[in-house]
Amino acid sequence: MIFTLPSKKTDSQQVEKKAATGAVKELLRLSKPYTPQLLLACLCVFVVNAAFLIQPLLLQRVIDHFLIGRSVSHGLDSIGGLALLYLTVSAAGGASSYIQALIVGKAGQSLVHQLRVNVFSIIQRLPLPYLDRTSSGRLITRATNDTSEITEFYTDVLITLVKDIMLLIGIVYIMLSLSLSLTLVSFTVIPVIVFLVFYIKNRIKKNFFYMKHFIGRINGFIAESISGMKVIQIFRAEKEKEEQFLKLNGQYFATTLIQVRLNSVLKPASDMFQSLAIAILVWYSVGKISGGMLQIGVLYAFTTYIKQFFAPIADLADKYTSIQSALVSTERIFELIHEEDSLEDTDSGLPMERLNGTIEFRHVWFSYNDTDWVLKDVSFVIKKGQTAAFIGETGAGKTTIINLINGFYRVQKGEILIDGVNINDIRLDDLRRNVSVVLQDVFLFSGTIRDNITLGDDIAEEAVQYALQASCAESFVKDFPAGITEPVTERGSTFSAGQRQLISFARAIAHNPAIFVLDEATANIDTHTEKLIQQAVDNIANGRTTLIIAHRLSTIAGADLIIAMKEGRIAEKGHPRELFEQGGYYAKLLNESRSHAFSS
Ligand SMILES: Nc1ncnc2c1ncn2[C@@H]1O[C@H](COP(=O)(O)OP(=O)(O)OP(=O)(O)O)[C@@H](O)[C@H]1O
Repeated sequence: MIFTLPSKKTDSQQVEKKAATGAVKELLRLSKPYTPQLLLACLCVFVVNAAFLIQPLLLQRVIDHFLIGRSVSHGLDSIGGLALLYLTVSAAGGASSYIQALIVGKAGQSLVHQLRVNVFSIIQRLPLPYLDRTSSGRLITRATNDTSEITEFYTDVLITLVKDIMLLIGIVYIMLSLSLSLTLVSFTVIPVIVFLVFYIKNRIKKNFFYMKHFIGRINGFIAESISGMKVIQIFRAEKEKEEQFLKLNGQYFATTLIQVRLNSVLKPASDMFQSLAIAILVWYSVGKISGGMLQIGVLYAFTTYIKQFFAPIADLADKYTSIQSALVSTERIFELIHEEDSLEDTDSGLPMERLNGTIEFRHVWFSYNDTDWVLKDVSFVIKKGQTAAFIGETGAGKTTIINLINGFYRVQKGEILIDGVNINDIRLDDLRRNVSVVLQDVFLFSGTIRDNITLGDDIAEEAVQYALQASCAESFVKDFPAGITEPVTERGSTFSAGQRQLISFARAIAHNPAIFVLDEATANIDTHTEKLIQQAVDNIANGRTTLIIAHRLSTIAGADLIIAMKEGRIAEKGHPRELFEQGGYYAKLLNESRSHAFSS
């Protein structure tokens, strides 16, 4: 028996097909709650199409019976009656079209509104390991671009699809019932029109993707240049950046020119083939009309139907590519939604309203990528209310320890206990409420200073005021014209580094944590601010377990415990005095900083 391995292409085609089927199912599942609206919209579409198709038939009757046949009759089957019918049919078509657009637009927007909320809620609960390997740009695209593609699918594509297919079937049906031979003659050219329109529209859409790609890169380039403008100007890199921009803009320009060319050729080319079809039809019909085998009105109706054929074909070609985009977007969004299983579940676990704050690491081994150990057999105990300082070279694993205490990652070996309970068993919401971290890179949101302190939590005004006092931020906040309601711009760029840090201290104090963590900034801060920060740390540390990743040894003068890290292991730990007497890493660091202070 001979076994053959499936080719790579077949495999990937199967995967793609499976994904597309999955996406179609998801799209249909999403629209299920809106089934009544969609059915009503289909009914409206039916009326619109019927009105569209009946109109040439009414004119054909006027031409053949009343203008050429010179019949005289009264009632509905008369010129006046048919004119009235024409008007009524067109009014019914117009009204149905309005109702259909309203129903579909509303249902589509509601559906996508909900979808966008779901996507954002998922983004907020994505675990850090997922965020580590996913660019923020991709996630933004999920919440904005991809949801817009799906909106288009529901508000435009789906209904147009139903409408156009119904219309095309109707046109062919009426053509066949009017004259088989004329239908066959018309269909000598119509396939060429169909092919041409699909081909050009497909190229337009593909080129549109390139345009979107380049405009995205241009936006990214401008955004990066604006945030890095200081560096550009300091290093006089303006010329280099301008050249890079010119290149990008040139690529975008080339794609826009292709778009202009394709759009310009579409209408004249299809018009030409339409005219050709009509010319062939007229040429074929002349002999038949003079022989009495064909009525002029029928020829008129045929020429109208040939013209009507073009619009739905162009629409379908358009929508064909839109459907592909909607499927891709659905697939991407559902990939994210299916992350549900790995999303952070902040609600389950052992409820622990208020922690005491005793932290124990027992033989902890941790790796971000499951291969390179970042923490190796780390063990320590920090008792409730103690202040512990982590020191060590860059990359030694200090911040990683904090990431673990926050429950951002899970350890591979060993265990972390808080108040004697394994951290994995504690309700994540309770853990995070009890641990406040002031990061090295302070993040302020746009809003006011108060918004940045409370972060939307229900915190009493006295607690906010106390936080301002204890964080030593009160004096500079008072000096702002609007005080605590002073606006904060994006990332707090109008505040100094020290001010940003003190506001983030106030945020930590206002949330009254049992465990306070400070990843100390390395940037130089003037001695006055340094004193303020030192005072703020002392205020916060009072009665709380405090962990400080220290770069300035002055900050940790009063620590109860110092843990020195080296290449993921604990090099030494103990009381500062003990460690100084031992003459190890801490003592060396302290001596170096003292001699540096003397020499400068
Ligand atoms: N999210 C991450 N994914 C993969 N590796 C990471 C991640 N964060 C940190 N690392 C790696 O883990 C190691 C320890 O980093 P960590 O940030 O804990 O060091 P650190 O002691 O706090 O350094 P620094 O003093 O410079 O802040 C480094 O080798 C770093 O490259």
